[in-house]
Amino acid sequence: MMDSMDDNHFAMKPMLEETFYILSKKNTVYRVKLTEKGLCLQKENNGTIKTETIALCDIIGCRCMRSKRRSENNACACRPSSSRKNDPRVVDENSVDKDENDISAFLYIYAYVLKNCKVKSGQKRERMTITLRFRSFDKYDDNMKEAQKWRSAIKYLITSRYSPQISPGMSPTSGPFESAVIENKVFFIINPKSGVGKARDIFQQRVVPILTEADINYDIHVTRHAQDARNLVRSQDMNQYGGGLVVVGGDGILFEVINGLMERMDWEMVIERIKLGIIPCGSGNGLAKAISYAYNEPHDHNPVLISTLNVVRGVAAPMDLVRVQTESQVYFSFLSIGWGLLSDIDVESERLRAIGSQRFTIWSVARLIGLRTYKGRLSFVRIPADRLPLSRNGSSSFLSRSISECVDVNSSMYPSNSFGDCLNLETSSEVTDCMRRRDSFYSVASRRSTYLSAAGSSYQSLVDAPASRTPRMYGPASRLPPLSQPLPQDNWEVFSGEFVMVHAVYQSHIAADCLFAPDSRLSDGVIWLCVIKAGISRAHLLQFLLGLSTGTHVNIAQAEFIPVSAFRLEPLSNTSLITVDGERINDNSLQAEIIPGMANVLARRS
Ligand SMILES: Nc1ncnc2c1ncn2[C@@H]1O[C@H](COP(=O)(O)OP(=O)(O)OP(=O)(O)O)[C@@H](O)[C@H]1O
Repeated sequence: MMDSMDDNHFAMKPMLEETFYILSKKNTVYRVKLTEKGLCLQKENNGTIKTETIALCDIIGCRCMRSKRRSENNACACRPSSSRKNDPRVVDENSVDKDENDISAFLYIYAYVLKNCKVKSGQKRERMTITLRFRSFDKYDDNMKEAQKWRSAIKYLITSRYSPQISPGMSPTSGPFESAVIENKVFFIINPKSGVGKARDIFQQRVVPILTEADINYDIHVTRHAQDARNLVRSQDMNQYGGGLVVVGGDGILFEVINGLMERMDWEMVIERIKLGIIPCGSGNGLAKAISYAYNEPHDHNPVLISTLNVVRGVAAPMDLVRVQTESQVYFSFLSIGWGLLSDIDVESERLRAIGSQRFTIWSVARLIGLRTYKGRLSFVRIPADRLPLSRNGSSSFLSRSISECVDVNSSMYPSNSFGDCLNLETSSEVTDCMRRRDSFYSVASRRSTYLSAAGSSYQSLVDAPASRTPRMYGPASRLPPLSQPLPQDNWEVFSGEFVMVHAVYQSHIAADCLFAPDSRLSDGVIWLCVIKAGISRAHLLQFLLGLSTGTHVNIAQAEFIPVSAFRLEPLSNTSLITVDGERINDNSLQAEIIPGMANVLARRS
């Protein structure tokens, strides 16, 4: 089944060790060891020894079960099944359906391991279940004790890899915020209207089963209208959500959440301590892709899975925010600020929302045909090349104009495994089937504790949202002069004239299929300003737009990429649109400055 060798790992001092057998394979013995690196399986077959490892960082949880009583009704369900249904042979320890005559205890271990894709080159993550059946003892209680010992050790190893204060399912122990935290739940905010409107189904069908496997305790809120998430997080008690505040939707709903948090008086503590997450269900989904790109995770095959695994692992990585000052408001942005071509496409294609991310392609063609230019002034503080962080390949692709390719994910530990299969091992003689569990909002196994119904949810645009007094925005003070005052002359450069677009980006991706700033990292303190002035030919512009998916647009000479720490944009025409994180804002001028590593996002960070 697995052929990856890891003898060094097997030689590590094990925390637990046991020998298991597989009935169907005579003369095959598995010596299973649990070490700090993960689960080592040493297979001995007719004198041949193979050692395989399931890395701890790939294991998300485990669960003890016992045999289910067999009845005529469920007899047929005992056949092996590849569906995501509960294993019909086992039940929870306290179930009324348990088989009192079977003394075995089962431990199900859930892992999501890297696997090479057969069709496309690259990798993906696939679910793997390892079933250990304990029946060396004569009594069920003793076998269950043994299974529990393994479960506790695995759980301990999983949780100790996070920061102990803020990992899901664990109670924090020290510090001012931690002592206030009573529970480390995850709070999911679902936008049922994001993307093509499938967020709720995606959460129920693809996220909840993984949360259940990982034993994550969580609450849910389904938004009812635009600004609902923002209003909620502004006043919500966050002390219990040490596991994370996760949006199930697009970048727009995360923008609402971040800005809602910044409207809290305790913003500083909350933004520092709360881990933000995103399960991509929107149209653009730039941040989810940027997080995977930063940590070389194989995102495209299954973005929802990869992002959910980030949540259950519970590890946070710092992320830059940008403080945006307009004539009337302050915003905190994590992705981009746009003016001109790309913002027009983003906002105007909204009417094609029903067709998903294709709307951007269709509208790009339309805008290219009816190309517009806008008058304005752009001022910025350039970051000198010697102060730029090194790119992923050791240089700056923008400065050298070399194409930065996506870095391949690490080579697979299991190149020829058929994961998605299960490995069933036992201390004596029978083989069990895999357990592919499915859960729902209403499942008893689910640890969901609050479900705020979205009955009456309606689609409302920002302008239709219920009117309320504008709350005060807190956050770090600006280092820039007020927008109404002139900028200092010394370190500010100025471009004036006609522009096709200005797009300021601080993550690698502004949409899942748009590698806008290949060298950008989650927390590098750099805003990449892409400036295209009037005069560019349509052919070059087309080349630019086509290159966005791979990052080759950085080679178009007419598109300048400037690393900056702050900028001011003053459009001189009031017909132009400005977007912040893809959301349209109503003001005409703005200035922005980067605040390095201000927020924390859930990411697969080793
Ligand atoms: N229940 C709701 N009904 C209508 N609009 C909502 C609701 N909840 C949130 N919104 C608004 O929907 C907008 C879009 O949401 P979201 O970002 O989740 O999806 P998207 O725009 O499809 O994705 P992306 O931002 O990645 O392109 C947000 O501006 C948000 O304010």
